Parts: sequence; structure tokens; C-alpha cells
Amino acid sequence: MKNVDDLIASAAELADRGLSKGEIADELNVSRETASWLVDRSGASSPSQGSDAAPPSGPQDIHVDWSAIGRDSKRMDYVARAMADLLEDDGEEVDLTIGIEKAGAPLATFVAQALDTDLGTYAPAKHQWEEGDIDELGGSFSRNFAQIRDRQCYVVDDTVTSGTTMKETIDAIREEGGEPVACVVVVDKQGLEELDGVPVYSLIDVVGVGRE
Ligand SMILES: O=P(O)(O)OC[C@H]1O[C@H](OP(=O)(O)OP(=O)(O)O)[C@H](O)[C@@H]1O
Repeated sequence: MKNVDDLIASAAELADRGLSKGEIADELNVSRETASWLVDRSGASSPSQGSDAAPPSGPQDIHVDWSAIGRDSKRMDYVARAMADLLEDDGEEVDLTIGIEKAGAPLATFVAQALDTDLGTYAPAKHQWEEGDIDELGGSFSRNFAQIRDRQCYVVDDTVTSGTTMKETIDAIREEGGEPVACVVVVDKQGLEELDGVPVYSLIDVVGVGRE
């Protein structure tokens, strides 16, 4: 199981590899504020700095660990059926489900099976990133799976943190001539109702309480 110390160690490793805090946020599936806090904490634990450098409390974010579902195909099948159930009222002509790589792809496989649709996958731009400006990169649809070709489709991922990846996928589907009809995730940390006119469903919405 991942705990905060694991996240701090991962953030330090990514920072050492030269990733920006925004890129570390994407990698670790946490907000930018949290990524910044994790990087700062990893520095604060080094012998050269006193522990006073650490903030008195952590940021208002949560790390979602759904590996108890992801490591067991039967549990993933059950969860994906619940996700498919959320989608079922949207679109009568949908015969394609797009999973966002990496974690959204296995979930989408089970959702596609439950809804009896074709399966496609989208690799977001951040996965092509090695160095330089990520905005100059594009994502891609895998040729190993179904293509968009003017079709209506559903979009599946594990989590929404900022919504950037889901928004990028909606845009990419439209650029290919497709029509995203609805999106579904396991956990939505934004509590989105829709994104660019596309309904977003989640099994669990995370709602911050007591924030400024
Ligand atoms: O809403 P956002 O801020 O864009 O973050 C959510 C995305 O981040 C994670 O992907 P990531 O590439 O980090 O991990 P994965 O490859 O394991 O799916 C997650 O699977 C979503 O795709």
C-alpha cells in the first residue's frame, strides 16, 4: 500500500529526474499543490535542512489507491459493470469505449465487454513526454484497437484529479471526428458534472470539507 512516505520518495525521485512539479502531479495522480508539498517535504528530510522547514500540516488532497480493485480481474469486472451501468442511459448508438492509458485501459476493457462495444485506447500527451514543453506534444490512439472513425463513444479512466487528461481526450476524439457521449471514472476529485458539454460520471466523488 502507498503511504505518504512512499509518495514523498517518489516525488523526490521524479524531481531528481528533472520533472517539474506539474509533471510530478500528473505522474503521482495528485494536485499540483500536493506535488509541491511532497517535493518540499523530501527536501526538508535531507540532513542539510532542519525539520522546521516542513509545513505544519499537509495539503488538502488525497491519493487514490484502487489497487485492491486493479490487482484482481474479478473485482475489476464488478466495478466496471457498475461504471457501465452509469453510462447506459447516455447514447443509444454508442458502439465504442475509449480507455485512457494506462490505468483506464483495463477498466475500459471490462466496460466495453459489459456494454458490448468495441474498445479503443488513448495515450495522453504526458506519456510521450521526456523533456521540453509538453504543450507541443500530442496524444495518440493505439492502432492495436478500434479507431474513432466518426463514431459516438464513451470515455473511461480511473480518476479525475484536475480534469486535464479527460479534457485532452475529449478534444482528441473530436479532432478524429468522433463524438464523446459520456465519461466515467472510479473516483472524481473535482466532482465534475460535465466537461466541455460531455457528462462525467463517477462511482465516487471526493468532496473537500472545511476548505477556504
Ligand atoms: O485529471 P488529471 O489531473 O489529468 O489526472 C488524472 C490522470 O492521471 C492519471 O494518469 P497517469 O498518467 O498519472 O497514470 P496512469 O498512466 O497509470 O493512468 C490518471 O490515470 C488519469 O488519467
